[in-house]
Amino acid sequence: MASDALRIERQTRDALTCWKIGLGDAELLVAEQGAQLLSYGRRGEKPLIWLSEEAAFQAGQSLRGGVPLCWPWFGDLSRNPAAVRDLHPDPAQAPFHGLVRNLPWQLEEIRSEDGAATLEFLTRPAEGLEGWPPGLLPRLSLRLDGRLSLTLSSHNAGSRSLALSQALHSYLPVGDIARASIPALDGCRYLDTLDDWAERRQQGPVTFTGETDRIYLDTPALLELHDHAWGRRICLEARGSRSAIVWNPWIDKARRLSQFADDAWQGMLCIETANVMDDAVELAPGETAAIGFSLWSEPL
Ligand SMILES: O=P(O)(O)OC[C@H]1O[C@H](O)[C@H](O)[C@@H](O)[C@@H]1O
Repeated sequence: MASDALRIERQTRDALTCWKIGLGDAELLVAEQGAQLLSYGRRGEKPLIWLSEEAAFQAGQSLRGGVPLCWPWFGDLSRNPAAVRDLHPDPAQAPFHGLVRNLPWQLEEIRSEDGAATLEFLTRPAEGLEGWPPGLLPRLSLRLDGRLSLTLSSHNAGSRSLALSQALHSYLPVGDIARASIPALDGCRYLDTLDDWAERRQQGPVTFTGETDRIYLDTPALLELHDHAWGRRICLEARGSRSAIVWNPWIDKARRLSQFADDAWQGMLCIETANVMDDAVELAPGETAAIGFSLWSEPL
């Protein structure tokens, strides 16, 4: 029988410091860099988070897989709403997916209470980092109980109102992308970034037959990824989010991606819990906003 004792192990993987946390039959691995969750699963079951077999544990470089944090803007800043573009003096030159996914974060605390373990990570702007609004502070909380929950909160300790976009860029494993679907997005509006950002409406479940890179809007809180090959559903329940990105690079883009095997597109996809486009966050001085998700699986 699994023990409920918390297991904590600090590991050095090439250039990165990581923490392996176990509780009962659940185990996660998180890198201090980027506060990036790298793996999560339960003993004897398929993983619930995908990490590339080519992931590089290098300083200053986000690992391919896990849950990179896109903050305080998602994707190409010049494609963000005007209030978010204002964060950076030259949006066209701003780093893709924001500023924090390859910064050092500090593990501030590990708590264990009521059968749950919680890790809190903080980071601060590096000197000379353009685009970081004065006084805006992110915090990532990871909670392990029967499920895994991530919460990214942003506190505006500055004196000006500001807007930000963000995403918890979750890479999820599937047995076979051709037999995976997301039924709950049926009827949602989306922007097809591969077709000049045309706005469309989803008809039926999302399925995958080619490169997919879409921003879904007005999304329901609970998205289930149906994996017919492995006979399970991965449940992703969002908090503080009404938008989601669904991404699979397919064959050609897979060849161009860093830290990504040519055939890896067949066994993964991203469902990113987000605040993007008209779901971007506005924060008055003194306000805190939080986005998060809980993740678990059930038989299909
Ligand atoms: O290669 P990265 O910078 O990690 O981005 C990986 C992917 O992230 C998101 O899902 C975007 O919608 C994609 O357009 C992008 O290709």
